[in-house]
Amino acid sequence: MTFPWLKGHGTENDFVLLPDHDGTVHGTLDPAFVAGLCDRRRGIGADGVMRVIRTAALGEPSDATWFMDYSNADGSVSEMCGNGVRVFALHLLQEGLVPEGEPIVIGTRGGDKTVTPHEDMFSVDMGLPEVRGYSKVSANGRTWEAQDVRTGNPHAVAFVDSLSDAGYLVDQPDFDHSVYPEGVNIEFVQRVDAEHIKLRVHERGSGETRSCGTGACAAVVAHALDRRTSDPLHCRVDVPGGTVWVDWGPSMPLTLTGPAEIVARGEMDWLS
Ligand SMILES: N[C@@H](CCC[C@H](N)C(=O)O)C(=O)O
Repeated sequence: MTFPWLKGHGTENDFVLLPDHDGTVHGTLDPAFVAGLCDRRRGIGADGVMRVIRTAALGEPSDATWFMDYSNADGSVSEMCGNGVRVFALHLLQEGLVPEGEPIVIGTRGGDKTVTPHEDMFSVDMGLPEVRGYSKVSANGRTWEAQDVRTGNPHAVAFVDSLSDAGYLVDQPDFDHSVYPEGVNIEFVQRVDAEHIKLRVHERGSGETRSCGTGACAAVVAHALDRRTSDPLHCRVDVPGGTVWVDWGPSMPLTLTGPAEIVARGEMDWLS
């Protein structure tokens, strides 16, 4: 069966997009098929797959016309992807599926997200974060305390003196499974100054990636709470694949701003 696909990224967090507007092309997305597409040796290679589907065709509880049906590289389903939702919005615009010059509402399993296009950037209203307690994360023989922050999906945010402290993140860092029975995205964060942080991330279901939008938001929340001031924060977040910006203050919704690109498109006959 031949079907259309596109490749895009946001700060090098990369995705295969599968247009399937009425859910008739892929039916129920098979996790093994997703994992094959995302494999960097035997597939196209990506951190995740976004099926572009009408909410009505998927039957998810959302008021949005379009739904970002997101899977990680291992085929597991995630609630939200902050970099992906910007790429998804760009795709809807480029295909004329939404009107230009207006905010775009996109359904996700982490709730409806409104994306506002600017000249060469997209801002996403990420909603209110949920701040929970602390647990421990470990990698390569070192252990850190990590703040539990939910930004549509689960995050453990650990502050490090240097991003190299976490070492090679080939294996899954250890975390408390009683706190995160559904798995967790783990951010290692280095403070630069009050309005600037850097991070590395090990994503649930995808391994170490070049960026994570929901992770950048979670890291800024943990950074802001530590400053013990209620002033709204406009924070620069450097990731291995580029830079995003996060705005947040206590009782304010998070805003994530960053770039989005579509870099390839084609028709595919998936043979394996
Ligand atoms: N890279 C994404 C997050 C993708 C989902 C995550 N791996 C999870 O399982 O929750 C982002 O930009 O937010």
